[in-house]
Amino acid sequence: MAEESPRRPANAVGPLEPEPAVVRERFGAARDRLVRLAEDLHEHGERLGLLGPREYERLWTRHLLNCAVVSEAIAPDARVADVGSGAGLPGLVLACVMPRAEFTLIEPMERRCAWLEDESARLGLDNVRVVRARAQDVADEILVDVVTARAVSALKTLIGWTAPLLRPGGELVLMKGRSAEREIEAAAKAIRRHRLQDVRVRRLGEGWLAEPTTVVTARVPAEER
Ligand SMILES: C[S@@+](CC[C@H](N)C(=O)[O-])C[C@H]1O[C@@H](n2cnc3c(N)ncnc32)[C@H](O)[C@@H]1O
Repeated sequence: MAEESPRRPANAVGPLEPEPAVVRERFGAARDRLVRLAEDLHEHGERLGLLGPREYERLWTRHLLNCAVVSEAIAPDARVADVGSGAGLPGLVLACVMPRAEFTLIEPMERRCAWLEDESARLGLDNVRVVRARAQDVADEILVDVVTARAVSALKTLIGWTAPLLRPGGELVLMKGRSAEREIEAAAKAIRRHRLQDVRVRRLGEGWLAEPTTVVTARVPAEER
């Protein structure tokens, strides 16, 4: 009789994906921090409700590298706000690979803010501050060059939460999936209301990432609003 294959309980955390060689090749200077972040997410992420139990088996390819490549779309010394950082995606990852940039991680959930603060300290990052808030409530306090976000809301809503955080001439770099073009169409009203310019879809990491990262980028006008 064939042996029954062992079954994992539905919520068991899978093994951590081995580190791909490309981490050293592309992000060598940040490698130690990225490896520590991967290990810490694997250790604490499920308990803290940061990522689903099956995500660790693809943590590098689906999450960490997918976020790290967004650095290609941001000036190295930019002031960046990451809205809805959650596990630190992309905010903590970008802070690791862009040590000259300054990051404000905006996250309303207390437990996630505690994780972001603790993990920034463990990683020795001095370019991160964490703000516990909803993005739409801190537009008067935060003014940055670039706003990032991943898996937070549909573009038509997200624009209203993120564009007011930008200085004149600043840029949105919003991580989106295959729906990016459709989301832009659906966001026509918000794009007009915030006078966004150069709205476009970019694919980052083509040729070396198994699944390139799609971002929607757009600028607010350079003159005072
Ligand atoms: C699905 S999670 C994504 C987290 C992370 N960006 C990622 O890709 O794994 C969405 C996050 O957005 C946060 N969030 C929801 N509404 C928000 C708002 N109005 N302003 C800022 N963050 C918000 C949630 O608390 C949550 O941590």
